[in-house]
Amino acid sequence: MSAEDIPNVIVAVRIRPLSLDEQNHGHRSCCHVVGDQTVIIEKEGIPNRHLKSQRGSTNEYGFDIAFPVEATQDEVYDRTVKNVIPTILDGFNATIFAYGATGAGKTHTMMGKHRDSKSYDEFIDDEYEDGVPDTGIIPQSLSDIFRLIHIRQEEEKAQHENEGGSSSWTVTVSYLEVYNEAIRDLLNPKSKNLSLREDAQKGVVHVSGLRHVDVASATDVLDLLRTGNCNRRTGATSANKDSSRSHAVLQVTVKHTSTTLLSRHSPNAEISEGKLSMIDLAGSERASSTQNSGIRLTEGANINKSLLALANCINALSSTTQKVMRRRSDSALKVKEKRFIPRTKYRDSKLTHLLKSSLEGDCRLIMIANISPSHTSFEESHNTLKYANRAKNIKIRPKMHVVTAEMTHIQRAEKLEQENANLRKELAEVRAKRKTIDGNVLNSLNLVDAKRAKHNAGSEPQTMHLRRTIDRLERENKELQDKVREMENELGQLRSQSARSQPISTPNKVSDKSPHPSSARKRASLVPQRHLSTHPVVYRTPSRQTPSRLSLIPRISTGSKF
Ligand SMILES: Nc1ncnc2c1ncn2[C@@H]1O[C@H](COP(=O)(O)OP(=O)(O)OP(=O)(O)O)[C@@H](O)[C@H]1O
Repeated sequence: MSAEDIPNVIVAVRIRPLSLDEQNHGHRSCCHVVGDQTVIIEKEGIPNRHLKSQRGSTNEYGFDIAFPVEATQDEVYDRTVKNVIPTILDGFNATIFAYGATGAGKTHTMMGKHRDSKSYDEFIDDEYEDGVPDTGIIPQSLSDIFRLIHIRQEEEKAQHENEGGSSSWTVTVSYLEVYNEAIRDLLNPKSKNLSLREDAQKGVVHVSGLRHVDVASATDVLDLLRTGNCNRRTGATSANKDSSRSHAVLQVTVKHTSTTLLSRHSPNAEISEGKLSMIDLAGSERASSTQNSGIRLTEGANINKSLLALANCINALSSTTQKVMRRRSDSALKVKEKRFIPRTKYRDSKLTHLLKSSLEGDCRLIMIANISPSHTSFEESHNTLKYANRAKNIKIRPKMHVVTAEMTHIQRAEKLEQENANLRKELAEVRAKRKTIDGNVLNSLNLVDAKRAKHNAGSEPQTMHLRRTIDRLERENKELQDKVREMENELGQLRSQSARSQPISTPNKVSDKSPHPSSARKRASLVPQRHLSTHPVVYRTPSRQTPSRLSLIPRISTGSKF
């Protein structure tokens, strides 16, 4: 799913099951889900009473998603938060908060059943022990963030090998609580009441002095969360024995720095920063129904105050979107008529001031409104539904937080140094590999030599046979040459005899001069036409058509070697 397909605001409602205790005390269920988007809440009237507040009623509300009592933790995570996680890695912000009355199931939805004492491994173990997945939104989101970072790292590694450049991911975590209108760092319990600072230019609110811890895995974050939860204010109230008395805000910031070498001289760095804020709100409560007193009553008043401020902000933000634009038909002028828009008063409480940048617009918003089905909690559940119904109107346009910066000279020098170091390392590795290959090649060559020697040894008899043939032919050649010389002598004698006795008449012109030195080579090829001692012998150069016998003798140089 691409970032554009993911809704900017998701308002979901989850109804928790009736607890055993509630069932034992005869509580009846007053709300249920129809389809997967509608919640129906019914109020039983008091018989024979005529006041409006005493009459029965049925109300129907529609939401983006409505989870019935049977919905599992996995289902809730998959349909609300799962698709938003990749957008955090792309540089978008998102805020998830669980809203609802005390004991409605907010902490269960955000953390799961094992909220404080368990490490991440124990979470996973328990999941399989019980056979029912019970991991809440926070652990599942963290696990997905690190899983996706790992996948992207692998993809980038392959890309950088081909195209150059580099990238890095850093994840930091902060965890705070807003208790009695004071901000406390849950990762640094010694910290005093921290103050909020607003950067008017960037439009962001940050907590000064808040600790941000670098983390490398989901386990790291959950271990921090466990430590933080031990410092969080919880207490037993008449509505919930393990009631969160503060709003807890866990923020996970994912920073991605990627350097691309667009050209050799202008490497660019792109930094994206996405933030996921996960908020487990303290539960609203009616003082009359909780019968709290003393410190619990003060806590409750502060919780209600901040939740009221949050309700007002949501009201104001949803009203802003109901701007009415009308055009008077009788006038050429366009007249805009606006409805009354309440001002968003973020500063009314620490909680809303802190959430300003999340609520104001450039951040996706997921609100999970938790309700109890018990008829005794009808008022709280109905208020929660009305609250969530209003939040549906909030319009948000999320913005990607990416900074593209041409690198400074120092950054470039550092970058190049780093790359050179990597290249040097690679070179050393290649050299080492080459050494091994050279060694192997040498071994192979020796092997080939050995094979050749073996092969030659096998062909020795053949060589010997050839040598013998050559010797024989050389001998024959020498004998023939001797014979030729002998015959030449004989010829010379015959010539001188015939010169003395009679003239010679021949059809061919025969030179009576001694042979020219250049014809000495031809001598060997002079063939006697006839060899009769009684008749004069005529010698002539053999014609091409009649090859001489001598020319058939193979000419083999004695110096030839095999
Ligand atoms: N969906 C659910 N399935 C099973 N049990 C649930 C579910 N939701 C809540 N519970 C149980 O109901 C009890 C109250 O839930 P939880 O503590 O999460 O409420 P809360 O809204 O966080 O309350 P508070 O605001 O007081 O902290 C817990 O024991 C919890 O395990």
